[in-house]
Amino acid sequence: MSIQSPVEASDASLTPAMRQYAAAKRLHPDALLFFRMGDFYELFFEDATIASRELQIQLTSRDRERSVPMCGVPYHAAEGYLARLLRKGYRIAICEQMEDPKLTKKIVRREVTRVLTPGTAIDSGLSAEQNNFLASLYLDEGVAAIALLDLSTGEFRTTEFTGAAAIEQAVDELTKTKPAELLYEAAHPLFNDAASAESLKALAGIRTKTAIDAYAFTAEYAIPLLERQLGTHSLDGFGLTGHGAAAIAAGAVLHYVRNTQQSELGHIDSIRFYERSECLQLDQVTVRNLELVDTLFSDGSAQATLFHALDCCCTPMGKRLLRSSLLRPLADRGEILRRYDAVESLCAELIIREKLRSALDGILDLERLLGRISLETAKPRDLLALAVSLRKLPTLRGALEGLTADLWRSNLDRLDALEDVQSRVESTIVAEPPVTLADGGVIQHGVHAELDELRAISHSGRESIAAIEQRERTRTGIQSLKVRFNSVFGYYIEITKSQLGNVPDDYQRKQTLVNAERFTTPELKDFESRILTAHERCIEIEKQLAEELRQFVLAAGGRIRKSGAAIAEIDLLTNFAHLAALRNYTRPSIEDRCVLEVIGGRHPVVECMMEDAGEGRFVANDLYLDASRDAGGPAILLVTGPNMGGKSTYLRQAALLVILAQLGCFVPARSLRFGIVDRIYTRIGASDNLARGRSTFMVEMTETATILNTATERSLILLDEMGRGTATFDGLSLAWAALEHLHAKIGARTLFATHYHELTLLADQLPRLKNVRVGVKETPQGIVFLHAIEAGPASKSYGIEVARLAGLPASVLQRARMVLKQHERSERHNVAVETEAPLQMTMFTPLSQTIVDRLESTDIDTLTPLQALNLLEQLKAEIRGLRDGKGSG
Ligand SMILES: Nc1ncnc2c1ncn2[C@@H]1O[C@H](COP(=O)(O)OP(=O)(O)OP(=O)(O)O)[C@@H](O)[C@H]1O
Repeated sequence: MSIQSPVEASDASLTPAMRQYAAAKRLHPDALLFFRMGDFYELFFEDATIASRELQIQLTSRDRERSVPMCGVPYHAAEGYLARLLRKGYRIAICEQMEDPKLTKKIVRREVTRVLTPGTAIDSGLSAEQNNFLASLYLDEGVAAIALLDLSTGEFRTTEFTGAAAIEQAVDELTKTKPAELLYEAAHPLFNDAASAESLKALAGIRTKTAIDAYAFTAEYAIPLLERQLGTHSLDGFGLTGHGAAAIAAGAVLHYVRNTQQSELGHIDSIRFYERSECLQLDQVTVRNLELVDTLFSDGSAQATLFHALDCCCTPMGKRLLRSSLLRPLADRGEILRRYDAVESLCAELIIREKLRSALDGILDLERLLGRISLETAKPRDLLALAVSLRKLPTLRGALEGLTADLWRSNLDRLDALEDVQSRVESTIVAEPPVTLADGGVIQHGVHAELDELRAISHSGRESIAAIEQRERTRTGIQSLKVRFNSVFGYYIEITKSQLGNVPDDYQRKQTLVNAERFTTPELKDFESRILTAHERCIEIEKQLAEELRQFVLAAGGRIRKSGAAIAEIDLLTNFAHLAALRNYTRPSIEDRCVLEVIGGRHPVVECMMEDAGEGRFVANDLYLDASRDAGGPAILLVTGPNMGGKSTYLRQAALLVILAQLGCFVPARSLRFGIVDRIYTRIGASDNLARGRSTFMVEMTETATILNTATERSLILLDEMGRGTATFDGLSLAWAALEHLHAKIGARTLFATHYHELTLLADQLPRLKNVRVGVKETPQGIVFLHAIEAGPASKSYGIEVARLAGLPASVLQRARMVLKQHERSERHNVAVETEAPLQMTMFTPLSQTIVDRLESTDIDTLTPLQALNLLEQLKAEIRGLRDGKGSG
């Protein structure tokens, strides 16, 4: 028999509960419906199949005959299950019982009270290190705006982009931030436009995308909504003057949150408009390539990220700030210097540093606790956790008082110890509260007189029972008489069958069992109603007191958030000082010139990993680049050397050192001198982008195009093995031309690693390009990688040697050596022939092979004399072209 979903079935054929289910499901067809039935949330039909698969819970059936698939989770344990479904990208509608089943004779009323979506998750299972952003993308002619809200912490920001690349930049910013959910207006022409389709493709990486109504993305609707939420008449105070698109994007986010949460959003009382140029710009490709927060390969361990190497933060707020700062390092010299001053002063103060770290340790996530309290999902234990964390703030303030640097002072000013909130919570809630308010016993004795009295009645009830039991035994002479309670029959007197003859007349029969009878008396009934009423009233008063406490805490929400932000920054700076002291990091110095000078630099992640694995010491290296217009120093370093020699490590290390320095952190180097970098570009290896429908080479060229078109002299560019994704000579030519362009037109600090040794000849022509190589030592046992950077080009590539180390079969290696010798011989021959020719000829000499190929493929027997002459003419023209340096290949 086919199972008809209640949504399609006629209402008449359904049970009343299923009718309610169908009505709720109709309103939320795209969500898994968690339907509250007593102590369980039940799921039915398709929802049940999905939930049982995703949560690995038993699938049963509600109605054997119609076999309606069903599964359920206990309501008190639902949070974990909900969180798992949200992480998998599902939307969930929670349908609650709106009445107490005990108080109604009819079926209880049920309503969907909350819709949970990946972007609006606030559960305690969220990663403490990471924001959970709900994002929106608003497009209009020539402008693209995005807004990001972390509902769990209240962090809310927005930005907009204009110009031809607006959509691309907005998409890049979005993908970099990795929102849990993206809101957009599906019907908007720009979302369906062929021209923008390519730019929007990258959004494929965001798993949950939700289309919302067009009106939510209009200025008339979204802006007043935002103003109301923020409690202002104008958005100017939030930096939104003249940024209407950003305000609309933010309003649309609010619209969605209000519709799904149906609770106050008191903790969202501020928004920040930011510009990308405020910080060191790192596009999504660079964030990925440099493994700042995620590893490049899905099987890679998290230890390989810069975040992991740097994170010794003590609080979740500090960890989140570190992580988000890594994606947006500073670009303002003054701000960076203030951080250096703070780090330096604490670095020298071991005792204060340890005091700070121990005060920070154990401070829970104030931002998220506040979020839960505001959204009414906080449990009594959350409130207590807040208070316990606040208890540490006076110590934290005390430790800060010994520090004089600017940032420490300003954070001390921002850090409200919130003693009033802490003492009110601690004097209201018991030390070990039960899980929910409904269990009772959450509020302390002495808070509310009536509550204390009622509790005394409940308590004395137990003593009264014993007294009644004793008195009735004496009165009736039945020694086995018992006074008992159960939830169905309430209080009763139980008398065994053998003693029934002695039951007094005023006993009223209640229930008959096999061996006994149960009775009640007017006195017992009265007693029962007093006790039960007292209990219910207790819960009612406790709920009211808890709500008052909640309102009190929310009224201090702004102060709590401010303290939370101060704690995050204190934790971040303390972490930097800790790293500096622990790992011997040094204070960089900032210059106006576009210089990057590293002496004795180490790779912060590789160094840590080598230490952890006990794999010896990282070899420190120097680097010198000066891209200032008047500089004689090199702007471009061309790095050659064998595979495994350490070229990529050297390149990445340069970028990571700059990122650390612009975070305000000290760096793993004997010294670092640098001019502020506006943007880091990377073109590293082959990023697998087949999912986005582009070949490896296409991706490489697109990324290179972005660099060549948008880099400035203040940028830092890393190009690792550019051109290797295509035929050797195409790749070589492209790399050659790109280097010339970088040298002549951009002049940015550039590191270019390559296996094309031909490129090293460029150093003779381009005065600001310098060759360096990674050193190797040849020993009778094979090559040894020195990992040290030396001046000059590499003379050999050692590819076959590295292949030997990798364990290629000996026969293959032997054959490869023979082939290599032949090639080298013919190369030498060519070079000998061409020694008098211009430089380019040496590079393109092997292109003469194309002429040989054409001759070989020509069938002379079928050629007419005229065709033969034409062929000769074409070949000569080709050779002339090569000599003029244009090249045909
Ligand atoms: N300075 C260093 N000190 C110690 N070990 C290093 C150093 N630089 C690199 N290594 C180690 O050498 C290995 C190879 O480094 P890397 O990947 O940078 O080489 P590569 O020259 O880019 O190789 P390929 O050309 O094959 O990509 C890495 O495992 C790294 O840990």
